[in-house]
Amino acid sequence: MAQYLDSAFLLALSVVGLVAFKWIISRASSTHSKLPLPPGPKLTPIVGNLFQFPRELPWIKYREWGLEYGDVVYLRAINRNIILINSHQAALDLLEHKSVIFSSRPHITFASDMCGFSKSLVLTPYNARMRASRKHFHSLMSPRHTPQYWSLEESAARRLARSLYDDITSGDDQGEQVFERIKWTTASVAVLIAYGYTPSKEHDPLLRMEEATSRYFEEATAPGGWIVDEITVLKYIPSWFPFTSFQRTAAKWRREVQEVVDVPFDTVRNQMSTNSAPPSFVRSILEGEPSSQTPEEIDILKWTAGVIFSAGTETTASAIYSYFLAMVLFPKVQERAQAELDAVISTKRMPRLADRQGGKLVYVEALVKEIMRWAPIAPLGVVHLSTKEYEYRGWRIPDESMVVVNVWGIFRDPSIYPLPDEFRPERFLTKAQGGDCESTEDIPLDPREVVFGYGRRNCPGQHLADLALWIAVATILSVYHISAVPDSDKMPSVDYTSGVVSHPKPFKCAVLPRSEKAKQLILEFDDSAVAYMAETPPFDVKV
Ligand code: HEM
Repeated sequence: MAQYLDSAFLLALSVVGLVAFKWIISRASSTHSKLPLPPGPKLTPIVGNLFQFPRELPWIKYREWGLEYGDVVYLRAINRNIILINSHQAALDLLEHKSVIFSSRPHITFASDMCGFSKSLVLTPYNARMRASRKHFHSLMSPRHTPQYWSLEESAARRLARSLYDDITSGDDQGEQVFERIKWTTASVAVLIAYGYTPSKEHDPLLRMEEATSRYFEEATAPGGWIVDEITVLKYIPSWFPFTSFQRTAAKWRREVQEVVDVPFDTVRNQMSTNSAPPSFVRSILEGEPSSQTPEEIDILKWTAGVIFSAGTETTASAIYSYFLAMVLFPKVQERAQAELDAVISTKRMPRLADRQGGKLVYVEALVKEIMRWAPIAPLGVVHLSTKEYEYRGWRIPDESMVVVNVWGIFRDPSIYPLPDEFRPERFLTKAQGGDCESTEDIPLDPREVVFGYGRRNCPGQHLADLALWIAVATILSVYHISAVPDSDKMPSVDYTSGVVSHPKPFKCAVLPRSEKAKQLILEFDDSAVAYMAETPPFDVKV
């Protein structure tokens, strides 16, 4: 026991010593210019602002700092420089117009080196691997290509409508399963697109593995979650040493993550060798590439396909779940959107993505924008890293600064979005369209220009995400009435989780078919009719 305590004490002492040493060395070796840093809260010696970062809903505090110090705030956590941005203009100036400097990602020792997530595009630094991976995305997910996902997304939305109905008939009258059903829908779309794989409804083995590894990613990248991220030498301590369970965790996660990347990819390759591979992202890319790909090229493609699930599932699901919450809280919005759909499409059929092309569903369009604004899925985006010192408005932005955009804060700016806490699609419509703005020039910034990030690292799945959200919203609107649970004395509150991807905490709601006809439409969905990606985009598509 005494020996054990000695080891623990020695480890703790080394940690403190190393933090202080790192801080002194970084101060002594800095060669920066004389310009001042941007303003920010007072720094404590050595730790900087480390203990001022809130764990829960940090974007609220970040907005307060923005109001107090300005839209560009300097913070420090030990020897890490952090630039906090609270305006769209500053985000554009740095991340978009100076993207050559601001497009890398921070290196997170535990997640990147130990768990192997550095191969995932989200964490890849700005390098050739990142460019190759984004090129794959671009070749299949740019606006020109997304129509090939229309039929797949339409069936996914109808399948969601059907599964909600099955839940209601089996006794779920408080919407207990809604979020699970939405997550299953976006997860099944991700593996269908990536690998042409159709998951089974309950406990699908691939979906379970994918979900587990996405959870690992979230935990591995949680700020302040792993001491080894501050004291990188700890990664060399052998796993039998006391307090090094993180070594065993990392080894387990690394193994499972590699498996989830390898297995479905190898399956597609095997299917291709017997001409039995359904259309998929992996198949399309492999068909378009020379057969003599290098192991590195294969590895990039594998991880690119893998990131479709980890980056695309929870995000889209969270946006759809926010829509359910908004409909409970703002019933007039639902009424108006349904009236528009009924008038433009009729109640005789479900909406299709082609209906969006006519430009007549202006209120539904505004509703989708308002969902993105009111409850941004990634309230702080994904952190960028600068790779060179830069002068901005007379301040010094140090090399290797972590740059965080407070997306939530931008959306709560009343000078852009009056009464920002209100859920009000009318803010995106002109008076002639029954909205708030005098003319189209007065329509505020489209939230999609903010919510999907900036510059060379902006979300490569954004066009797919946008159409997935639109068709899910339009489909559910057309056949369901969502409301508070009858006789409940309490409305759900606007209560969100605090992770990189933020979603509403589970709430109760009543989801009921709007009419007998709506019920028929829901029941018409045939679960055995799997819609893969279309081999060729539909005709007459305007992009
Ligand atoms: C509503 C849903 C979604 C939202 C709000 C969202 C938002 C974001 C944001 C904020 C970023 C970081 C951008 C930056 O660093 O400036 C990002 C990156 C990324 N997103 Fe999305 N996303 C969504 C859906 C998707 C989907 C469906 C996919 C895949 C099909 C996807 C794939 C990715 C990937 C791979 C990255 C990393 C890009 C890089 O680091 O270069 N996302 N997303």
